[in-house]
Amino acid sequence: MTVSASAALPQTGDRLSMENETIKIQVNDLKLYYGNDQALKGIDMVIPERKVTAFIGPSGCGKSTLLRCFNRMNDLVDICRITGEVLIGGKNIYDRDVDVAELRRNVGMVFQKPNPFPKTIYENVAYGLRLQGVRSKRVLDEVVEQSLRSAALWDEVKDRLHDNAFGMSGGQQQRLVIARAIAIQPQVLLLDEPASALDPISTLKIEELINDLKDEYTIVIVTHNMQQAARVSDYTAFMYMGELIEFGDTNTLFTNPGRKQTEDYITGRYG
Ligand SMILES: Nc1ncnc2c1ncn2[C@@H]1O[C@H](COP(=O)(O)OP(=O)(O)OP(=O)(O)O)[C@@H](O)[C@H]1O
Repeated sequence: MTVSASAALPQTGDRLSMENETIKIQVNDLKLYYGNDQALKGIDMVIPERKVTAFIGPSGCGKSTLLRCFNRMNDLVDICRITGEVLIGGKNIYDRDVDVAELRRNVGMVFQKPNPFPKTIYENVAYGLRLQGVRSKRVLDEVVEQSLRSAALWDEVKDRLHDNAFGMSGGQQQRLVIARAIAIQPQVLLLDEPASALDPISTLKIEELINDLKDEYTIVIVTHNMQQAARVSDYTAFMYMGELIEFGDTNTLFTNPGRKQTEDYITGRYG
């Protein structure tokens, strides 16, 4: 769906110019409680399509919690209660009629620690398609190759597709997990600190990969690493204690923040 971005920015839109963007995710007054503790305090924001949006902020401010709202991963937490809306493609994913399995196919997620399945490299990538009932070897071969190429991994693994994925390095495993996620062609990719467990060279590869993937996917990344946010993202959201303090294009937010709390954080005064 295409939405006028300016109409959807009640909280922090004054410094945000998104006229040319298509809105993929729109968050309206989202509140989330873990038991009696409120982790998200009425978030309003929009996430543009086919761009990279980074969530930054000090530990415990709610970045991962907000990210997990976008594919209803918080449903798995018994004590979690949510009010407000998250519209993806115009549909509130918290409506009763939403098929959560279908939602999670559409909104893929990659975690901090690579989590390949105890299967071969090939079967990791083919997994989602097999679940969908795809049996054709030709189709599976094609998708596996294409996904591994998109994840910048094909050349490294093409001669050992039938080896166990656990034999790969951590950085390769993380790119494999990304290949597995994109094999079923989600619209949105959620990355929760995808490089924080990796060495600098693997981190660079993941960052390059994010850059390549944004032409096709809407990407939201949580990162503790401000340099990484500055390098990979088009837009950045700064959160603090469950609130969205500032949301803007990454360059502006890092060079000319509009709020004092943002400035204090990016200049290392707290966090
Ligand atoms: N499953 C849970 N049960 C109870 N409280 C939780 C749960 N997950 C997160 N919280 C609490 O919600 C708040 C936000 O946590 P969250 O993990 O979203 O923050 P974060 O900004 O991603 O932190 P970090 O950068 O350290 O990962 C914290 O106070 C945290 O303790």
